[in-house]
Amino acid sequence: MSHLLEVRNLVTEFGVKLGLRAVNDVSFSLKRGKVLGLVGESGSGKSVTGFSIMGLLDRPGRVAAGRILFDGIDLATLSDGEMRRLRGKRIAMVFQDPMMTLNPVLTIGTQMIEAVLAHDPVSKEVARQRSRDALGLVGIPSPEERLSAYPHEFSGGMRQRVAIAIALLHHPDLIIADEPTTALDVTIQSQIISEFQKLTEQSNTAVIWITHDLAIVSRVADDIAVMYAGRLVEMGSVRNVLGDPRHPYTKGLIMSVPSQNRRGEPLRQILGMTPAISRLPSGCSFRTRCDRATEACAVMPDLMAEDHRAFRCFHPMTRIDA
Ligand SMILES: Nc1ncnc2c1ncn2[C@@H]1O[C@H](COP(=O)(O)OP(=O)(O)OP(=O)(O)O)[C@@H](O)[C@H]1O
Repeated sequence: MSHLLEVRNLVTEFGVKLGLRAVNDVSFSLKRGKVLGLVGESGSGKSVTGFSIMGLLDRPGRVAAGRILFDGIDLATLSDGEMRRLRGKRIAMVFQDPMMTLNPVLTIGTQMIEAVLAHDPVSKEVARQRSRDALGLVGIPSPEERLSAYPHEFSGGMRQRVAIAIALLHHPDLIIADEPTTALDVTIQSQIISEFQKLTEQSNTAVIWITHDLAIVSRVADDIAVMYAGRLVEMGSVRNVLGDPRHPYTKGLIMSVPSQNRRGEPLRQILGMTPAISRLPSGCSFRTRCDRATEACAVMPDLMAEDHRAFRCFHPMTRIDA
């Protein structure tokens, strides 16, 4: 099966003069129906990667280099109009805050009907019916009545369901879900994850799930890509990477969250802070926080491939280090 999405050597910069690279030389690919978990601490470049693919970067952000091949089309070369025709139809995004999708002054029905008609020349009645069905699918009770409600009349969880319903309206090939459940309480979070998974599986939609939560990744994703200071530092199957990490940063992330397998062991935080992209050390960006760093790390390591995974480290972990 060929790839639906191939991101190659993506560089996204903020600030023309400074050339600050929020995303630096990032490459990954995704097949139809597969889920990639994109993880890393705050500021590592996860959202900017998502916005770069969607063509939704805030100025002065811009894709400065690389290719974003979606079903063979390089999204980085499309005009705003061409990108608008794809967005919502073939590629959709779900944000942490559903109000990034919803307009507070319009009813849900008006917004959903507009979203259907933006890409499909159907009658208003058909668009309304599709909107009602979509609300039903994401578990909104009495969908017909709820079409007349405004966003503020929904709870946070229900608002996120509506945003998911809008993202799924056109059965997109790819959804970028940026921390879609982070703001919700744990029970609602779990229900929404299950329903989102069921619906995307049914329509064979590929998903990039952006999160800092490794428990969510191990639940939803096939593959994982770990970002640090704008670069991918490790990627591979969730089983390989989370079960037997190579990069000390991946290991640090795993050790900083509670796990059934390590009950009774103290949690260990990664020392120090992620450096700002304007103040990265030369060489490996993680070396100032890494207890395995040596002089060799003053040079940026390439991504090294090994058994269906890749990592960017001169002193990788092995099972013995665990
Ligand atoms: N509009 C902007 N202008 C300037 N810099 C920006 C802008 N948006 C993001 N950045 C910078 O890009 C880097 C990556 O940010 P990004 O939002 O992608 O991180 P993230 O990994 O998604 O973190 P979080 O989990 O906090 O959302 C950060 O250093 C951030 O300061």
